[in-house]
Amino acid sequence: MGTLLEVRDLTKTYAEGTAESKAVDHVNLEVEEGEFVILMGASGSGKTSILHLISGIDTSSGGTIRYRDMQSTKPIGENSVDFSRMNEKEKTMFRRANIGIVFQQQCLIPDLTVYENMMLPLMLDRRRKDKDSRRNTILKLCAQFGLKDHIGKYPSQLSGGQQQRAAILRSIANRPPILLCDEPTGSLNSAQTEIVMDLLEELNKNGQTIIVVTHDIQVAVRGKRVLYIEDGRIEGELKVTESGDREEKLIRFLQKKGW
Ligand SMILES: Nc1ncnc2c1ncn2[C@@H]1O[C@H](COP(=O)(O)OP(=O)(O)OP(=O)(O)O)[C@@H](O)[C@H]1O
Repeated sequence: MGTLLEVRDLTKTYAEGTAESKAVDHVNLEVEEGEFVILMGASGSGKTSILHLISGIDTSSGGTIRYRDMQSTKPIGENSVDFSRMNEKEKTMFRRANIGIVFQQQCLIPDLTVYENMMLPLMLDRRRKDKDSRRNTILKLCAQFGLKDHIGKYPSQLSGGQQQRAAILRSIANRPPILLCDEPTGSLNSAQTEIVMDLLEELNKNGQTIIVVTHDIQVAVRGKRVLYIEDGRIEGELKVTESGDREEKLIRFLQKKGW
């Protein structure tokens, strides 16, 4: 275990006429391997902007985003991977191999089965050339995480919760060290949300590092560390331990923040 992601002085500004607005304002953050981090905060506080920057989807206005060199066992440092030094192509290649991303609207391709959808990232991953190994990876993941009976189905034949589970498994099929989720349950009802969060919790117990942006207490309570974002800054942090009433602690924390 060690630091997987190190964010220093991260800033994102947008031009507003002649003025500038700061969506992300000098954010510092470290994420350890195996963590389950939640980003909460009011609408427009900067949660998605932070996630887009650390996924390399968007480009920062300042600061650094370093990932530990995944091929090396050395701790994060000068030889780590710094997004601000990469061009778009390098970022895409790095993201494809190392970062899983899940959005609110899961993006399964409707004309492909769950199996075929999950095959896509594996085919794009240059490290995985062996057909049998790709197939076995998908079968194993579906068996382990409750999608075995749905593997040959099309997305339209699945419930919203099952579709999102399939989208999550697709995102981690090539074993990215980190999984980033933006409102992964935003379009689901409470029962479906539980189904999706059960999967994320299980993946995290298996060592998957996860960061989730959410508005939902039902989601946030499953994380281990909640960061409260306000005006583009991290303005509070709560470590959620196994003991005691996690939901009550979280609600008290959020109330103090004016939630
Ligand atoms: N492409 C853009 N151009 C200009 N301003 C933007 C752009 N994207 C985001 N912003 C602004 O940056 C700020 C942060 O937006 P962001 O989407 O990160 O917030 P959020 O906390 O994720 O909100 P929500 O919970 O509503 O999704 C907001 O003021 C938003 O209007």
